[in-house]
Amino acid sequence: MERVQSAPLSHSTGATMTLCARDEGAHRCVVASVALYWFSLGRSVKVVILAGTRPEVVKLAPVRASLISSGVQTVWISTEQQGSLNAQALGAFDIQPDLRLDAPSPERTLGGRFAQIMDRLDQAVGDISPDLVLVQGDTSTTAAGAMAAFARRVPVGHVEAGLRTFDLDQPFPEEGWRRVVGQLAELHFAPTEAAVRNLLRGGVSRRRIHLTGNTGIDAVRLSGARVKPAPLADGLRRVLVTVHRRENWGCALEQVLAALIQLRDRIPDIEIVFAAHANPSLRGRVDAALIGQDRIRIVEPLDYLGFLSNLKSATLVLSDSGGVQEEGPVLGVPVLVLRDATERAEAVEAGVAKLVGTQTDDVFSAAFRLLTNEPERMQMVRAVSPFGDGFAAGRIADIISHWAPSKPLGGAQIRAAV
Ligand SMILES: CC(=O)N[C@H]1[C@@H](OP(=O)(O)OP(=O)(O)OC[C@H]2O[C@@H](n3ccc(=O)[nH]c3=O)[C@H](O)[C@@H]2O)O[C@H](CO)[C@@H](O)[C@@H]1O
Repeated sequence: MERVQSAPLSHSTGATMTLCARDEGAHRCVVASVALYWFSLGRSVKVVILAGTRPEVVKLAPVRASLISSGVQTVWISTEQQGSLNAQALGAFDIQPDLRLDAPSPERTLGGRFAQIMDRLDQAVGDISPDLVLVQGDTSTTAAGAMAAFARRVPVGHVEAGLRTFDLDQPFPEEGWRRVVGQLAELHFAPTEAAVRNLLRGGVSRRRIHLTGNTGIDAVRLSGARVKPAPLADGLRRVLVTVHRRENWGCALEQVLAALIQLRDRIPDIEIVFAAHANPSLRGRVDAALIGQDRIRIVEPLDYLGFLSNLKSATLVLSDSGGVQEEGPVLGVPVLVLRDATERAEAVEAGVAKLVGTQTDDVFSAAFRLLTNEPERMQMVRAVSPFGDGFAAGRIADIISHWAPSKPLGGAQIRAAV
């Protein structure tokens, strides 16, 4: 009998299996299909869930819950890419990461921070030896995680796959990061038909793409009854605002802030609530322009439920956030998108969001129209959910729990010689 190879299948069980091939005259025995056998024994898949920013936590929390319900072993790794916002979101979903990596240094460049995250993830993925690394969206954590897993020959699952503007500058660096992950992932969980088409257009094989819906809608659905509309100040209508995208950090932010002041001046029954981002490059400019302004309130980054409460009671939301473009429609709040391009065109096509850019006049006139013409605003007040039905996480967990990897389990090098 020729001994071919013995290899550890998983660090989680420490089990080993020997593959053998016999070639003794008429007797030939081949023992193969290791993965199939292993799964038939009921071994569960071990999945690393990777998150480091607020939106990743919001969108992966429902996936984690569904995976655990499906009997999948999960290991949550936090890269701490966004220290305080990440912690706030983890608290909202009562998640304690299984592993917290050292935060990337704030004084490093984008590339330097990326390299730090990737280096730490390389180590972690090597130590944990998962069957799958699950990443979400398009942050530095997402792309560094996918690259670290790929380099370790561990399959990657991409939640919210296929979003594209087809403009590498919008948003920067996210459009680049998600394209990279689109090339490396084995499982692509696309939120919408448009995302499926984008992946196909990018050369991804149809059999690797799964249309699931966006898990951010699951997070809203699961928060359901706990989200009460936040009370309005003195009966004033609320205009909620968030701005944080890198391409809006400079002049664009100043333009938007000027539009907010004009709106406040021209419309006496509104209060503008600016939900600040933790990023210090933004905060100084926002404070300088808005502190002390009547009927304009800057609030610290809100916890997830607090933010949804404010959104639910808003008459209008102005935002450059990806998540807010998804949450506004499902809560029936019109969204003015403070960007020149969006990868979430579904809401614009459904007539519940408008792309207005960041020029003062454009932002002012779009918001002014909706705030002074109620029939026009009401046309945008339809609680529709072009991004999913709120049951995406269950679909993703179902696919993963029945998935047979095409690559070796746990990154182990197993070759069946016959
Ligand atoms: C334009 C873009 O590229 N956006 C990407 C960015 O997220 P995105 O632009 O959505 O990031 P944000 O920081 O705006 O996070 C949005 C989330 O934070 C919540 N919130 C917001 C304000 C607040 O004070 N408190 C609070 O909890 C919102 O309810 C929402 O769930 O990374 C996400 C995760 O990979 C991707 O899905 C998005 O595509």
